[in-house]
Amino acid sequence: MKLVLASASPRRQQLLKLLGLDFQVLTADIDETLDSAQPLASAIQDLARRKARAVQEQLPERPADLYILAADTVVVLEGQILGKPANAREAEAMLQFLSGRPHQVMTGVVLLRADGESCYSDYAVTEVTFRPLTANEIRAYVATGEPLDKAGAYGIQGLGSLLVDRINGCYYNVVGLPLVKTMQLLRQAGWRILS
Ligand SMILES: Cc1cn([C@H]2C[C@H](O)[C@@H](COP(=O)(O)OP(=O)(O)OP(=O)(O)O)O2)c(=O)[nH]c1=O
Repeated sequence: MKLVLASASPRRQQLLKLLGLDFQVLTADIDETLDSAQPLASAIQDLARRKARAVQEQLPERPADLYILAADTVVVLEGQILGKPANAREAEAMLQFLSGRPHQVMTGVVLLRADGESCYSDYAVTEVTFRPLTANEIRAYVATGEPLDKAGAYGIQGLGSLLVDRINGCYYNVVGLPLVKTMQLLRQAGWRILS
């Protein structure tokens, strides 16, 4: 069994390493627009599937023992979906919006067999509550640059940890790859992990 991680996210690479598996990393540029006609849980799995398919198309060979793993993470508050901020101003607005109340972080994960014969997918939801943030804290955090490539404009694994009052659910999901869900997909495909 061989595995390809279809992701440019260094966080996803680090998290997948925690499972102790060998894998290669490949990336493909795709339009990351979510399909707003679908419920969000389906739309993020759909986008993860498109990431996996874009990498599948680049493969010179597509053997049945090769699988492609892809994921997509979004932050949701009051029905608003927060992806990655376009600039510092948008990052500040997102953090102001998230300040002092609970929001959801959702990740869709997909495991596609390279020959296209099977595709397993799932999603995870974690509730994260920020403490009330001051305008100064928000400005100073955005000035570090950390928020700019992250959904919801924060990284819980970095300085963003200082914004968080509590979390309920999978921590790794917030960082971009829910590890138990990922293990379950890999097991469905035949990987032996902790078994
Ligand atoms: C909320 C949160 C998000 N993030 C990151 C995880 C994802 O990398 C990113 C959300 O964007 P994604 O579009 O899910 O992923 P990506 O574009 O970084 O990588 P790729 O599509 O190539 O796999 O936000 C954190 O690192 N920490 C956090 O606390």
